[in-house]
Amino acid sequence: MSVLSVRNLEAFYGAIKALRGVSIDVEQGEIVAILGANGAGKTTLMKTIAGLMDPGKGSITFLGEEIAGVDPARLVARGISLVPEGREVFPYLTVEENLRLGAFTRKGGAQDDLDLVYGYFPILQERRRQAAGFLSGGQQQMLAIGRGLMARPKLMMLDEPSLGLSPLLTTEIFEIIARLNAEQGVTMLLVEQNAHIALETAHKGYVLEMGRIMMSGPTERLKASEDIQEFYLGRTEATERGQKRWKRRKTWR
Ligand SMILES: Nc1ncnc2c1ncn2[C@@H]1O[C@H](COP(=O)(O)OP(=O)(O)OP(=O)(O)O)[C@@H](O)[C@H]1O
Repeated sequence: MSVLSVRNLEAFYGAIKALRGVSIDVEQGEIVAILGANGAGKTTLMKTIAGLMDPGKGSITFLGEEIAGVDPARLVARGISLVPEGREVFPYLTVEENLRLGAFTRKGGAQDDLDLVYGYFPILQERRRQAAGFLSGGQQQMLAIGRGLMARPKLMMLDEPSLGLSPLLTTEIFEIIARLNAEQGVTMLLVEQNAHIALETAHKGYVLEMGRIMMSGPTERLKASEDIQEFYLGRTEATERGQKRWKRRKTWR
């Protein structure tokens, strides 16, 4: 059974159709990456799955149950954790208070989870009594991921974990994402503009363009694709011919 199965999902901002029939599947234990340029609809997809936006049409099945339209707090309790773009930690609360908030849906057990988070992010333990607003960008990203983990998610969704981070920190964050997946078995759906690192880390990927999935498959296959190399990995010059080909193709294999 898929952890997450999205079928023909549409989402609107007023009259603007931001998702135009998106279908994706996330299996147990997978890291799945959604790639796409600015404005492709990546954040909209995450928000709609997390219950923060109403789906116009289509279905979202989580562990076999329909969740389209379910309240976001209920979805957290059922095992969906969203680490939002821009991190959104509570700046006046301490690091540890931010982490404990991540466990708000559960009674007890939070200390074990804190120990787990501190094991992956020792810097958060060092700074646990400091206000989160004083952390660097990378540390805030770690805190946001740690807070998401505190809910013991069955599916963790990460929106642009590399946003605003240096290449070195981005590598560090993605290494931890891969370890959490391998060691804790956390299933992950991540949105990322940095196609290099997303394709290195994920098992499977989807390319979203203008609200539609244009290409999908195992990351090994995506990396080998000429179009992905040309338009997302920047390995060759985007020739005029290439651009025309991109526009002409509606669906790819
Ligand atoms: N609040 C909003 N009101 C109106 N249109 C919006 C709003 N938010 C997003 N859009 C539009 O919806 C489309 C998808 O936006 P979305 O933020 O999901 O893209 P994205 O792929 O996440 O891009 P980015 O990488 O810039 O975050 C875009 O055309 C965008 O202009």
